[in-house]
Amino acid sequence: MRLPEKFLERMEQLLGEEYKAFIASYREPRHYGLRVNTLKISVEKFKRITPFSLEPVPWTEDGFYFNEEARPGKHPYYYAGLYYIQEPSAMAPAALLKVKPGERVLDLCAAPGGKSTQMAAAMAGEGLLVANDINFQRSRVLAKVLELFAVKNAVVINEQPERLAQRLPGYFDKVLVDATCSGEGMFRKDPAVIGKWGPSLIERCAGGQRAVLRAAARLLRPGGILVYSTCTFAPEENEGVIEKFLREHPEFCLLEIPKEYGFVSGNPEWVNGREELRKCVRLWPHRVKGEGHFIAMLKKESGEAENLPPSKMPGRSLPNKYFEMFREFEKDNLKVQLEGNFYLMGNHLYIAPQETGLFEQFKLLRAGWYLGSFKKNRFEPGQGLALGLKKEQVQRTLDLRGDSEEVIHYLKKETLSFRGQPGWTLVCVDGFPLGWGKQTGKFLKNYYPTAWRWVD
Ligand SMILES: C[S@@+](CC[C@H](N)C(=O)[O-])C[C@H]1O[C@@H](n2cnc3c(N)ncnc32)[C@H](O)[C@@H]1O
Repeated sequence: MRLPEKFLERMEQLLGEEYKAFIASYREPRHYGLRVNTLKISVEKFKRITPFSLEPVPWTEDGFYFNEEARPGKHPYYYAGLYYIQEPSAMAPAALLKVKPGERVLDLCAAPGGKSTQMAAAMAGEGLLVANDINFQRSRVLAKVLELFAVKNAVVINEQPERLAQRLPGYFDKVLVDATCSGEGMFRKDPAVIGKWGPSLIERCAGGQRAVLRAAARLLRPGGILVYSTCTFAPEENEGVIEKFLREHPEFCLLEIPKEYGFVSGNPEWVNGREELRKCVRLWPHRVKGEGHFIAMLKKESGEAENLPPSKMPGRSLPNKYFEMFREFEKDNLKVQLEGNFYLMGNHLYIAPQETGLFEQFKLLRAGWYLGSFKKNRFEPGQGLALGLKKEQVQRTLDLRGDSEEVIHYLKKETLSFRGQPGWTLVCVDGFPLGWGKQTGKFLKNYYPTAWRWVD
């Protein structure tokens, strides 16, 4: 890997004596991480059933290092949403934000969803998670990831932060801004980033980061907490952005992030900034087992509080005819009756968070738990329903072993020969749902989504 000369010069100037160790870290093997989805399985149980050899990531209880050869992205458990593959230092920002069940949480730059899934797991289905991204295609990936993770209390939107801030001032208890950056900490993970790097990119990114933070500041309630993170080393995008933010927003103060696990303090000298910037942290690749991050944690001490009408479920709730069709499907196929706010978007059915009505004014992609769609006069279950159910809640199931060939055939969307009772069948791996099949005669027709299927 050839790093840009200008980048090396800048880093040498910033790091002085530490530069040698920093550069040497690029010659070491990369660190790979996964985070257990505690919405589906406890960390303890995962440790018992995992085929991978794992070592804990110190800064988050659900995070683990794995060896490159393990390839957890090519295991059926990945398709069951039992874990998310995430660069280990990227697990730190959401861990520090410490979201709790019942809170209103906004992930403003959320795609593809690493930190959203981490926060959703911490919320354990209670409260509201708003996952937003400005890029439409990336927002769709975000929606898929949240579905795979069985997150039922999130709305996914594709909006400009400024518009959100105008409409929902003071609404959120916690906001995460994991901004687009020049990606200096991504050089090893994604060498394509190297070609795009340059001082003008750093400047452009810093401008974008400042704008997103301005909106985030308005969206947060007084007393609320904001975490800002990047995966770059450039001080202009880190201490520099926070210094300017604090100058423009005297209602905010920095909170001290403990300097543990090898995290070190931010550097005010690099931007002629205030001493307080030492409360931020830097994760350097030569000091922690990770590619590198910058994190600032801010508290809003005063400001405008939310003054919105109480959220209520909106007009797109379910007409009787559709409700009956769904109940009929449920009676024939499930062992439970699902309750909640049934919500129709086009012909797609959800159980949506109570607050969904507030988000209809934005580009809303997903609202809570996706159950399926109405086709002519019947209900067809969706992938979201499969992944959000438990095996015991479904009348007909086919449980395949994680090490079997059949499970791979299913994930490749092949028809399986299997003789079961006719009807919708939940296909599982070692008890964890993967998707739907439909039994007809000797065969199980495969309803695994084409776009999700296993490709060799
Ligand atoms: C570093 S990535 C986020 C990674 C994500 N937090 C995760 O953990 O998977 C930054 C994201 O910010 C989005 N973005 C860039 N500018 C934005 C803006 N003004 N408002 C909202 N999202 C933005 C990009 O499309 C990109 O998906």
